[in-house]
Amino acid sequence: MRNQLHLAVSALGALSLAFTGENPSVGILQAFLVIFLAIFAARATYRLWIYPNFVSPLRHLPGPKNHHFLLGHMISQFFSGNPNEPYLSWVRQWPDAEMIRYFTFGNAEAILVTGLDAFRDVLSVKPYSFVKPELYKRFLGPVVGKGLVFAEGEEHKAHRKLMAGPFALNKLKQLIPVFKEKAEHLSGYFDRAIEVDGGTVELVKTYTSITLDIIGVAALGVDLRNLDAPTPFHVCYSRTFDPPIFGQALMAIDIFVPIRWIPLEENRKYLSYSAEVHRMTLEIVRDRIRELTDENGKLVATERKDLLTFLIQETYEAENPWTEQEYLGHMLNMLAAGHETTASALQWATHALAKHPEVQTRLRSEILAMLKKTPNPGYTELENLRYLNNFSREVLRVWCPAIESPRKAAEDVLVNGVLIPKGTYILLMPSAIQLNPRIWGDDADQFRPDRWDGKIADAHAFAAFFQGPRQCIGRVFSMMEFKIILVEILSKFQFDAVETEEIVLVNPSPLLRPSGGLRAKVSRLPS
Ligand code: HEM
Repeated sequence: MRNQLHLAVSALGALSLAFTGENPSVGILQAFLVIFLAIFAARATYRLWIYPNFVSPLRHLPGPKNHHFLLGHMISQFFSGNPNEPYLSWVRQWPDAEMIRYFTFGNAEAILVTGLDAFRDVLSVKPYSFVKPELYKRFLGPVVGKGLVFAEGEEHKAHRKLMAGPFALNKLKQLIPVFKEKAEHLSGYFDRAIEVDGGTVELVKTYTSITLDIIGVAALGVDLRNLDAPTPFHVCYSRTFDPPIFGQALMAIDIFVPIRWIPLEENRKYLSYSAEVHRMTLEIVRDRIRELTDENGKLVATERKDLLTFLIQETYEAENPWTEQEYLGHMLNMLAAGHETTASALQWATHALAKHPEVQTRLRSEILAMLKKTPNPGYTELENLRYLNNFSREVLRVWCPAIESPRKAAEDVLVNGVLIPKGTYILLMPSAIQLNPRIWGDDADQFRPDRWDGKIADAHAFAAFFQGPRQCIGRVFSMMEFKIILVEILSKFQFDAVETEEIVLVNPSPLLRPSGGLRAKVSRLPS
């Protein structure tokens, strides 16, 4: 300790000598420092002021100016209380814009896509000129898995082609009995809630549990049965996705600065819960490969009908079996992308039914009329329910589950005629399209299922699942699941509103989620 102090004092002494000019190295050191500071100041001035205001090809785009010189507009986002804000306010402020320029972390320029032409360019015309940003992969990758969600370029194309098999309509139709059985299970749960609690049901927990149960059977072929009592799988899963408030703060910081290595109790829990989800899913993958193949690595016959089985069959039949880690990545994708999203849609759908009794009555009449003719409806009968189709799309338009998906320009690329420099951060938000008055009219904010009877301007105007080669591969799966559940519960139950306070949303959040849950009162319809 004494030696270290001595060293520190000597070093300080040498430094002070250098500054007082009594040491010959003073000139060099001073010159070095001055040059270093000058370069730093020049670079900072160029980056923070000259480039964005006088050089950037994006400088002519409209957008807010009131940003922090280092954090950009992140502060307004974190304190807005709504994960769609301040972006939706900007959409209203610049209604004619195709793209809005704002600033993000490090005062880097970012683009919010707000018009259909720009949205089409990014998603459908030049999808592979954009990649998912590294920080987004680092933040979500450990939980969501690589799979399709984080594959890029040629690898994405090849995997998407193989995944098309398991998600083909003829395969998905085989999952209808699973959806129906779980929908009936949900009815049983509502009946018990009526008996025990007078029918007040917390929708977030209920739908998250039932959709996790469905994806468990439909994707992994394993019945988790979380609705009755949370299983270890559910506990680990929800603790990684939905941590307590301190964990949420760490999650938000970790997007920009890696902090999971810091030895904090909350970090330790996050890492161990997500490792446990990986371990349990990998075990299922290993068992399934063993079950489906013989000692020569050839497929054997099976009665199983789930996405993992379909995927293993597809890849083996194409003589291109994947590694365990690749199957694992895709199954983690299914779990993450495939249950909270549909759960969110069901929560807001039930909320809409409770808040709009006239919509509920009309939808129920359509469903009961169909059930009278076809008590056990299949895919076609469900697709032919016109009002149910309108209702489903309107729920996903107004309360879109996915808040945002970022992209980074992988090269210099033209979007709607504007040069987007390589490396620019692009924010794709379904709500910036779906709640945009220029696209949907002055009543864009209103919930009005009948609007879907009119002509919709452009397929890209419905942005809940995106469009193009990276659009949601689970779209048909989730819509089937959503409709089967609604047909089941609307034919048996009445939903009434109990929420009187304004709903507070979790912010920031990858999904549209009410903070503190969302309740409705459920009662049995007279038979
Ligand atoms: C209401 C329910 C759902 C919504 C709103 C939704 C929304 C989306 C959106 C917006 C994307 C594009 C993300 C991007 O490109 O950055 C996406 C991709 C994806 N979704 Fe969904 N999703 C839903 C349900 C599902 C289900 C049920 C599954 C699986 C069973 C699923 C699996 C996936 C996968 C694997 C991708 C990545 C596709 C690719 O990059 O090629 N999703 N989803």
